[in-house]
Amino acid sequence: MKRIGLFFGTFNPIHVGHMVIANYLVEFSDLDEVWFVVTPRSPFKTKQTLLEDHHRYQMVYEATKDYPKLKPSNIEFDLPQPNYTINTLVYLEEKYGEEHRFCLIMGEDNLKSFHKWKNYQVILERYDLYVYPRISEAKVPEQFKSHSKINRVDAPIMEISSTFIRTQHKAGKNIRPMLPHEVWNYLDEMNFYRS
Ligand SMILES: Nc1ncnc2c1ncn2[C@@H]1O[C@H](COP(=O)(O)OP(=O)(O)OP(=O)(O)O)[C@@H](O)[C@H]1O
Ligand SMILES: O=C(O)c1ccc[n+]([C@@H]2O[C@H](COP(=O)([O-])O)[C@@H](O)[C@H]2O)c1
Repeated sequence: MKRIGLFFGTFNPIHVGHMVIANYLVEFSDLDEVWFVVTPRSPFKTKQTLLEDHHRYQMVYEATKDYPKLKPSNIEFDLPQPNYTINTLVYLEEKYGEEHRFCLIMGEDNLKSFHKWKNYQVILERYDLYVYPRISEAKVPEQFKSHSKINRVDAPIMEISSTFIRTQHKAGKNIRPMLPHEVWNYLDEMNFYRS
């Protein structure tokens, strides 16, 4: 049975911050693979302008194609929106429950609002969380500080965001080092985030 870490995000676009975390986890934890689950619509990001799902997926595919332990997933594309993680976990369990064991990968910033996620107690009962450090001011709620299902991983911190990349690209700045080169090529060829 493989142990799979699920890394959920909008990936608009995927950047080296995401890649460093995912690669760190497959190399330095007990995870066999990390799946980047491309979310059509995140519950807390309803107003964001997003590239079409298949373009965001394609960029994740391009970024991961030379990393056998990192995989793109479009499992949420046909699920109801906004995409609540608990629903996706139930679906993944039905589909792969016999061959894989899943856990969640989350930045400390997300842990701080995790108590607002749909059925977060059920998620914690059933799944391990791998939490990596982020720089943010909000406090981790007391209930998550020494929880048996929450494992802290000492991954490197690289504070860049897709929002920063989109905004600065539009402003004409060079953001190429923040993207895997295949992602830059795709984004440049398709003229994304220019207007
Ligand atoms: N530089 C980074 N290092 C580690 N984790 C990150 C980084 N940037 C984003 N994440 C986390 O990766 C997950 C997926 O990222 P997502 O694409 O949704 O966010 P983002 O890069 O912050 O995008 P946006 O700026 O568009 O909101 C989220 O849980 C987010 O907190
Ligand atoms: O299930 C929920 O209630 C829920 C609430 C907020 C976020 N999520 C998931 O967490 C992922 C990262 O969230 P965000 O908003 O930081 O991009 C997002 O892609 C969703 O899959 C899930």
